[in-house]
Amino acid sequence: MEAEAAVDYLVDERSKAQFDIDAMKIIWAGGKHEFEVSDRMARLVASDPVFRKDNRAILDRKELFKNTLRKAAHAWKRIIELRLSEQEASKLRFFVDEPAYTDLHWGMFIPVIKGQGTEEQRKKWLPMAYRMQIIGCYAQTELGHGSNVQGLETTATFDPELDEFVIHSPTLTSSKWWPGGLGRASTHAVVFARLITDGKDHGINGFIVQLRSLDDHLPLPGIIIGDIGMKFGNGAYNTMDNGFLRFDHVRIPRDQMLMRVKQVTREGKVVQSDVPWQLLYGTMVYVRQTIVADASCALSRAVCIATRYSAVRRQFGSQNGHETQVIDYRTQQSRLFPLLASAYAFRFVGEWLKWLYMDVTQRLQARDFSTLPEAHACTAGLKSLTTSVTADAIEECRKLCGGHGYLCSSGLPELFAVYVPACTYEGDNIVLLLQVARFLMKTVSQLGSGERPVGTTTYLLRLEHLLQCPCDVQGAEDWLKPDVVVQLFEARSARMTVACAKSLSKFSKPEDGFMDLSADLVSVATAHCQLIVVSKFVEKLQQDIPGEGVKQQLEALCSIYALSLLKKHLGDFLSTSCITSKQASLANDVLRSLYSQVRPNAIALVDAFNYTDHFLGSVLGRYDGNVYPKLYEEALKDPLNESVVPDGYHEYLQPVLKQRLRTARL
Ligand SMILES: CC/C=C\C/C=C\C/C=C\C/C=C\CC/C=C/C(=O)SCCNC(=O)CCNC(=O)[C@H](O)C(C)(C)COP(=O)(O)OP(=O)(O)OC[C@H]1O[C@@H](n2cnc3c(N)ncnc32)[C@H](O)[C@@H]1OP(=O)(O)O
Ligand SMILES: Cc1cc2nc3c(=O)[nH]c(=O)nc-3n(C[C@H](O)[C@H](O)[C@H](O)COP(=O)(O)OP(=O)(O)OC[C@H]3O[C@@H](n4cnc5c(N)ncnc54)[C@H](O)[C@@H]3O)c2cc1C
Repeated sequence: MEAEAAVDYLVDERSKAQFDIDAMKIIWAGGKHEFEVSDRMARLVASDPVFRKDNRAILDRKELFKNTLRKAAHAWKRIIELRLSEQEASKLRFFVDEPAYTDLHWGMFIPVIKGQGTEEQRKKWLPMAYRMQIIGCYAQTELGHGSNVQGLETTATFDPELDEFVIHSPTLTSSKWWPGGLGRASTHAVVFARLITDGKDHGINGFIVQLRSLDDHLPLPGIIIGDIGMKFGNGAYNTMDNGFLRFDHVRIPRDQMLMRVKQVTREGKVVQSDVPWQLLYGTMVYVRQTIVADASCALSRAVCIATRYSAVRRQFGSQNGHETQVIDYRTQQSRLFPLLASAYAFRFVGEWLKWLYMDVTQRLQARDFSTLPEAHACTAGLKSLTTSVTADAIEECRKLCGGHGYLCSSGLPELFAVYVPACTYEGDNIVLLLQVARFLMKTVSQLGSGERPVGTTTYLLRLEHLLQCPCDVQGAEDWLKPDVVVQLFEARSARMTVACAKSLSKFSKPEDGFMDLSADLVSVATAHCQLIVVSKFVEKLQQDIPGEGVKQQLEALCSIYALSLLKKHLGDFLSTSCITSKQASLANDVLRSLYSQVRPNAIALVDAFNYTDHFLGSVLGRYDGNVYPKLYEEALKDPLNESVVPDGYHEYLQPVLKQRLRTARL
């Protein structure tokens, strides 16, 4: 093919933007400093050939994994050489964009020791972990139990004679199964097991266990360990060594039990400290919070690809002598722009959740445990909502890109395959929504006893009003009023919550009610979580938003987010009599006009994510929009195109063809 001059096919689109894109980049990044770090790390990774990733779909499992080890080692070398801060290092790993054992080492092993270890344990283990002299993972899930943490079967039995715990896998189903980094890389794990002293079962606790020799990486005696096998999609999450692990009476010193929540004395006495036992689940709360922030990254990445491609792609019709850009079809806009709005919405709710997590952590340190249930409900619910929407949205973006979206070079199939397990790990999304519903039912049931709801459930204080207030929309423009929209989402959530609570009260045993009504409870929890996202978007807009036109764009996106939810869940809003069908129809008209408002800004709104072409990893989402020649180039790189006549022709094609010739001659 002839080399083409570099042309930016999206220049026209960019010239239409009606806002200060540099200011929007800073809002998206969460501040000037965050933007600068993120931008610098993204470029550092993009310019380093070791971090190339365009060949992942065609590498076999062993090559793929070895390549991941190589990248992780190189990333670590760069982190040391450049003396990167923790924030910079974490951004660098993010832009390397390849699931690896390091995610679990930094994302779970270190946090679980920080959160559940004593001061002494932190002093002993964290320096080694920070220097990567040991590599750790988080070994909780077993073959037989994941969601039901209290059902785990691995045992840690105290032997007072030797002052040791004996870690054992008594059944096949007690085998640890899934932990990332366990299969091949980890030298250590925090293993969750049943604490048993003097024949008594004291429930689940974490234990630091060495798995492999620090000299030759061989499993230590009594440890049976391996990888659980290929997972969904080529490349994708197969760079991760999710593992299995069995223990045959493995002994560890007593001081390797993480003892912040429970302690075992030299005599074998179990002492419960005065912190709530639920802190044993604290690492999951932490990771769920990071997963919400990550959802906006995965979603914005898919949306960036689909938006740029939709502006480049033309089909049918006529627009100034050209066919129509597919982004100008109303159907394309009504599928794409709510996803663009969701990316921004999840960004802001992720920022808020990070604040909430820091707040609860500080309170816990000051022995104030009052906000822990709220933190659990918010992290569980928002993790569930944002990952489910993002996984579906990545698939929708693939469809928005037509046939080419199905090519690996679009970046979308791999993004989907890597992302979709987020709906399961760190808590199955349905199981987590049921936790939110349980929290809501408890909150409502306590209203009568004078308990005042706090934080995200404060709106339930206005229950009487919310149960009967009419929606304040007379004309289309009323749908653009944030207080009208927030009150509507509050009313819907409150009415669904109360209806469910009433149905539950008819059961003599609450657990029977929870079983029978679980599908409705999930809808209640979803409504509550959507209210949180809408309110946090509205609150963000009440802050000072610098930059010409930036606030207006965000206001349009906020309205699109809320009104497209209203459209999707119209059944909820109508059946609870929160709105009339006339008001619903006005909301639909407003949505159409908002799409027109966003249309000229769409490319700039995705440029504001500031993704490099390396990170996007998509021919369709290229910054310059030069899609077709690059698609062609990518196709030529496929191993099938290495020879003109395919391998296997002589054995399998030629005989068939020859036979057909003979048959034709007959
Ligand atoms: C490629 C990846 C890219 C990026 C990711 C980015 C960053 C993330 C970094 C790393 C992640 C990378 C890869 C993912 C690795 C995945 C790891 C894992 O999956 S680890 C395993 C996670 N497992 C789970 O999440 C299990 C889910 N189950 C549970 O959490 C609990 O068992 C469940 C809450 C469902 C039920 O618990 P149960 O023991 O039955 O208790 P019960 O329901 O009776 O509740 C008792 C009481 O406690 C309250 N509660 C429950 N959980 C918590 C909590 N976490 N905190 C506080 N309180 C809690 C519950 O509400 C109840 O309260 P009340 O009695 O009602 O007051
Ligand atoms: C890619 C990946 C990485 C992982 N990494 C780790 C790791 O590093 N460390 C680790 O310890 N674990 C890890 N896990 C395990 C993960 O945390 C569990 O798979 C997850 O918590 C779900 O548990 P489960 O597999 O037991 O699902 P199950 O609970 O068996 O779910 C099966 C079905 O049952 C439904 N269900 C279950 N309970 C209920 C209920 N009470 N009410 C209604 N429906 C219910 C669920 O909704 C689901 O549809 C990983 C998993 C994946 C996929």
